[in-house]
Amino acid sequence: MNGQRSDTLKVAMPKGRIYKQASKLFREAGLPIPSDFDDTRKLIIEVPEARMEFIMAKPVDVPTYVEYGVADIGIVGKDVLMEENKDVYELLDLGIAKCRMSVIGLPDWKPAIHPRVATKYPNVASQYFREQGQQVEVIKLNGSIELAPLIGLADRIVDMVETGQTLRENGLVEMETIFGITSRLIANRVSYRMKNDEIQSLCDRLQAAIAAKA
Ligand SMILES: Nc1ncnc2c1ncn2[C@@H]1O[C@H](COP(=O)(O)OP(=O)(O)OP(=O)(O)O)[C@@H](O)[C@H]1O
Ligand SMILES: O=P(O)(O)OC[C@H]1O[C@H](OP(=O)(O)OP(=O)(O)O)[C@H](O)[C@@H]1O
Repeated sequence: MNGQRSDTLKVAMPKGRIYKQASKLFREAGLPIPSDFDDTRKLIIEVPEARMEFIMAKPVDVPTYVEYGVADIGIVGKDVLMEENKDVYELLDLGIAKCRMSVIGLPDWKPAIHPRVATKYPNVASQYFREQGQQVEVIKLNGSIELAPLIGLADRIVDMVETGQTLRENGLVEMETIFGITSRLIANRVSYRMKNDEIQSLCDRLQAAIAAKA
């Protein structure tokens, strides 16, 4: 098709905030990923020196590309893995793009009769409140989740916190941490068998780079 070697690994890479950290980690692992790709708008990037092809995906779509096998492996936040629940192998915690999933509200929050929770992560939120024995209506939003309690759409939100700046600037407080988040290396089940040498060698190199930073 495009004259690629069969041992080329197709990697679903999240565009945006994870990419720079992921490509830096790959370089630390000794893979020659040129830094001029850091700001590119190209969607398919061939890196023949590393025997890889990067598929630049929207972060939430990475597990879908990997599950369907159009990418052999991918890099994705634990938040997306928990929400999407796709049939993929989770191989390695890369330790990058660290943040946490939390329940957030206004400081004077009181239990509502019909509680509403806004989030980008409806499955994660529903499961969490079910486990807590709390009945809530979950409202799916796609961004700027912190707006919801400020304008009365929901009394709490489930969202990510990294530095806490968004919460501070909007007068919100973190009420509970649900789980910690880092980016993970995932693999397609068939690719993991068919390209085991290449994938295992990449895991070993990445693991060594992660250990060297610890
Ligand atoms: N504030 C943050 N700090 C650290 N990591 C974060 C933060 N927000 C998100 N992440 C991690 O980065 C991943 C991608 O987040 P990003 O905001 O770039 O995705 P997105 O909103 O889907 O992208 P897009 O801008 O294409 O809509 C998340 O799935 C999460 O794992
Ligand atoms: O604790 P902080 O360092 O402030 O980071 C947390 C913010 O980062 C993410 O938002 P993002 O930038 O992805 O914007 P979005 O919510 O509009 O998607 C997340 O949804 C929080 O709003």
